[in-house]
Amino acid sequence: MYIVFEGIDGAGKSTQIQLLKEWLEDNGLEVETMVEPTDSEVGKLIRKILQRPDATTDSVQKTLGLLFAADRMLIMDKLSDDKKVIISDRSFISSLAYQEPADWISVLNKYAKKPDLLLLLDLDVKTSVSRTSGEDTFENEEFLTNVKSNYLDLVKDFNHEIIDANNGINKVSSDIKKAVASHVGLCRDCIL
Ligand SMILES: Nc1ncnc2c1ncn2[C@@H]1O[C@H](COP(=O)(O)OP(=O)(O)O)[C@@H](O)[C@H]1O
Ligand SMILES: Cc1cn([C@H]2C[C@H](O)[C@@H](COP(=O)(O)OP(=O)(O)O)O2)c(=O)[nH]c1=O
Repeated sequence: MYIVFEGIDGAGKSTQIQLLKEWLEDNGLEVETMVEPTDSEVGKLIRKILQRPDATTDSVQKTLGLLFAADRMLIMDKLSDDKKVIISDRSFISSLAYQEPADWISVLNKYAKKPDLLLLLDLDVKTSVSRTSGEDTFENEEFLTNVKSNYLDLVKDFNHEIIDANNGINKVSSDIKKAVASHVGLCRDCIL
């Protein structure tokens, strides 16, 4: 089972992945978490480039598209372990939402693994910007407004749930558990 969390920067993905992992493990499931970009050499290079002031320009976006796809290839095998619940903080769907042009990004990610369940944490852009450090060039209102709108279009192509990430941590967590329960054989109506 491959569950992917997506959402704009600061939407609460890492916070919620930790809470979901604990809940699934308390219910006897084996869980592994992944993060994209990874901590590989490619991932480290990506994190440096994300801080460049020209990160949103056409040529750097195309370069990032290539690097994100390469970084992702390094973890492909791990995503296909059917005995575990694999929860990933981002996926190729981030590339589709953040990078351009769409046709180029789709080709680069032709062989990327599709999620069994996609959870989009949908957060207000102003809240997102207030939660982030601003270190990365993507962390600005104009860019993230476009990314948020891309996400709302993209999710339609996947088995997905949109979670209102503007709520408090506990409410978001219980909405996520309700979305996940039936996929992993747990009782949805038992969640408070
Ligand atoms: N529902 C929430 N309400 C208020 N603050 C939150 C909520 N979820 C996360 N946060 C805070 O927002 C920041 C970004 O959360 P994080 O989980 O790192 O997001 P992401 O992984 O999507 O970037 C952290 O300081 C976290 O404690
Ligand atoms: C995986 C991926 C991430 N990104 C962006 C999204 C984030 O701005 C950044 C990852 O930085 P990160 O600090 O992990 O942000 P967050 O905590 O919000 O996930 O990289 C892409 O542009 N394309 C991609 O394919």
